[in-house]
Amino acid sequence: MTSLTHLRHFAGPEIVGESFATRNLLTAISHIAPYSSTVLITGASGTGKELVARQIHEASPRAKNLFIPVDCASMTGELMSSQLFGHVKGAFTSADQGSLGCFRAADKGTIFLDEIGELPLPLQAKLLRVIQERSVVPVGSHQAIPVNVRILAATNRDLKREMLAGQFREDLYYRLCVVTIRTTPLCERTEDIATLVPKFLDELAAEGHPRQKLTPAALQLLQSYNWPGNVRELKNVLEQAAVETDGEWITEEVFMTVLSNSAGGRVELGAPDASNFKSSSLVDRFRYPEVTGFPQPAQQTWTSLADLERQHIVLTLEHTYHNKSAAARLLSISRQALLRKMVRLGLSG
Ligand SMILES: Nc1ncnc2c1ncn2[C@@H]1O[C@H](COP(=O)(O)OP(=O)(O)OP(=O)(O)O)[C@@H](O)[C@H]1O
Repeated sequence: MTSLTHLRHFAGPEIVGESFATRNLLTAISHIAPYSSTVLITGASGTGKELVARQIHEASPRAKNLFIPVDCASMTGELMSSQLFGHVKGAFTSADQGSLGCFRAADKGTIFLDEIGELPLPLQAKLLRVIQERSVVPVGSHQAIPVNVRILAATNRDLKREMLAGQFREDLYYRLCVVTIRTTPLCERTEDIATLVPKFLDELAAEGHPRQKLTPAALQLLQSYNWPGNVRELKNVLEQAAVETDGEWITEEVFMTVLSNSAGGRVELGAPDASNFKSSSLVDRFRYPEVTGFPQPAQQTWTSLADLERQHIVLTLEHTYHNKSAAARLLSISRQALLRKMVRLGLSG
């Protein structure tokens, strides 16, 4: 989470991952970084939206200037305008000095408006003016001061739905989503776990923790979990497992304990026993329960190729906001071929 006081030059972590989704994400970042376009980053909590914003800034010509993250969800009360747009001396009772505000502090750099969906409507109107006029009017002043700031925003809400419900200004919505980047939930890119784990273990070692590795079964277990808290949860679980482990190898038993604790289970450290998990919500969080020793379903059900193809096309269309040409490009087929498949699979109309 970000805060207004968190103003610093970036020297932080980089996006890692080998999955198709992550490679696409890195390509999108490198394409958009050189420009000053506004970018809306959408995706579930913990999927790396702030990291994407930092990386866009780092890869941009603005990198030598400030990246200022602003948590819109933590901004309440009358001070909000002043925090964003600054104030002049005497603007309100406690204003014995003027203040720049985040936008002017980020001049020639980047401002990252996290949780933009939380911004109250009156501030949405002011933000729209900043975007349109490229200037801010500090509280207590009538003078517009030009600013040269790139705006990146993020949300884990469905901003379009908020807009349709009248919670978010339509004009601001269209200004913000000039370019949209969507981060993918970790359970849809489990290949990344094999790259993320050593990176996080290296980070722990750099903090003075003994060097550790995962047994192959432990890695397999992590790859079969559905990670509702995404990469943030993976990082936390790994740290807890590392702390619980004395030797070099972190085992699947340790992860079972850590995961069952975080899922509200009641299992103590030790070998996983499927009977312990029967009533636990943990069992529902594994896609391949056989990896954990959970009871097996009596009959294996198979997904047909047509079902898989249908699901993949639906996901791709959702990803491209139903832009069929873009979806066809992602699927490496022609638009015509996509349309034919959609008819065959009952997806047209
Ligand atoms: N691909 C990745 N490679 C390395 N670290 C990652 C990656 N994705 C996320 N992380 C790490 O996971 C943690 C959560 O990421 P981040 O705060 O960017 O997520 P977020 O989507 O902005 O979350 P929220 O919506 O809750 O603010 C951070 O510690 C971040 O460094």
